[in-house]
Amino acid sequence: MPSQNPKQKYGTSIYKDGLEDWIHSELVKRPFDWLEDLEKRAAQDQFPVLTPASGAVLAFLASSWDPDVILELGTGYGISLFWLISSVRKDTKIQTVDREADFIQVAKEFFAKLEPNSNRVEFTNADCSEIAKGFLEPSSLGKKELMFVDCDKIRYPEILEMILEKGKTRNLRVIYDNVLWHGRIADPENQAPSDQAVRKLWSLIKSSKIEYTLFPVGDGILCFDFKQ
Ligand SMILES: C[S@@+](CC[C@H](N)C(=O)[O-])C[C@H]1O[C@@H](n2cnc3c(N)ncnc32)[C@H](O)[C@@H]1O
Repeated sequence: MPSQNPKQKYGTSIYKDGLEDWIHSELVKRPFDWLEDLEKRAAQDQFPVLTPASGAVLAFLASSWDPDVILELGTGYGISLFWLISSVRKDTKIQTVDREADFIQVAKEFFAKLEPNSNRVEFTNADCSEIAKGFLEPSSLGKKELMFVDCDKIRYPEILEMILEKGKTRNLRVIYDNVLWHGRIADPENQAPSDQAVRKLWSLIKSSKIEYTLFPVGDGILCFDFKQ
C-alpha cells in the first residue's frame, strides 16, 4: 500500500544533513589533488563554485561528448574549468569568460602551474552574452562544441534563447549549472530577478520540446544536445 506519509515515502532521498559533505570528502575523486586547496580558497572567500559532485558530473558530460571546442561562461576561480580540462582531449580548445579580471587571475595562476606554456585555454575578460553571441554566430564548421553556462543567472534566459535559435544547425552539448537555484524556484514567494530568470529558463526549455536531462546534484545541472 502506498505510504500516506510523504517523509516516509521519500525516505530514501539523498537530501540529508551532512550527507553531501560526506560524499564530497569520501566519494568524489578530484582529478588533481590541489583542487581541494582551490575549493577551500573559494569557501574562505565565500565565492560560489561548482560542488565537487557537480564537477564530477560535468567531467562525465564533457568526456562522453568529446568536444573539439568548449566555451565556458563564468570562469570564477576555475573550479569547473579544471574539471573540464581533466576530462577532454589535450587538443580541445577551451575559451573561458568572466567579467571580473581578478577571478580570471586566480584561475590563470592555477592553470599556469598545471600546464606551463600551454595555450589550449583562452581566458577572456568580457561580458558572457557578447561572447556567447560571437561563438554561436558563425558556422561551427562541423566541430563538436560544448557550452557550459555558469554566469549571472539573470543572463540565463537570453543565452538560452540564443542557443535554441542557433543550436539547431550545430553539434552542440549545452550544460547549465544552478538550475535549481538553491531550491528557491520551487517557492512562488521568491520573486527576486534571479528567481524569475531561472524560472524563465525552465519555461523556455520545457516549451522548446527539446530533450533534456536534469541532474539534481549540487545546485542542479541541466544538459541537452543538438546533433546533426
Ligand atoms: C558561479 S561563478 C562561476 C564559478 C565557476 N564556474 C566555478 O565553478 O569555479 C559565476 C561567475 O560568473 C561571472 N559573471 C557573472 N555575470 C557575468 C557576465 N554577464 N559576464 C561575464 N561573467 C559574468 C562572475 O564574475 C563569476 O565569476
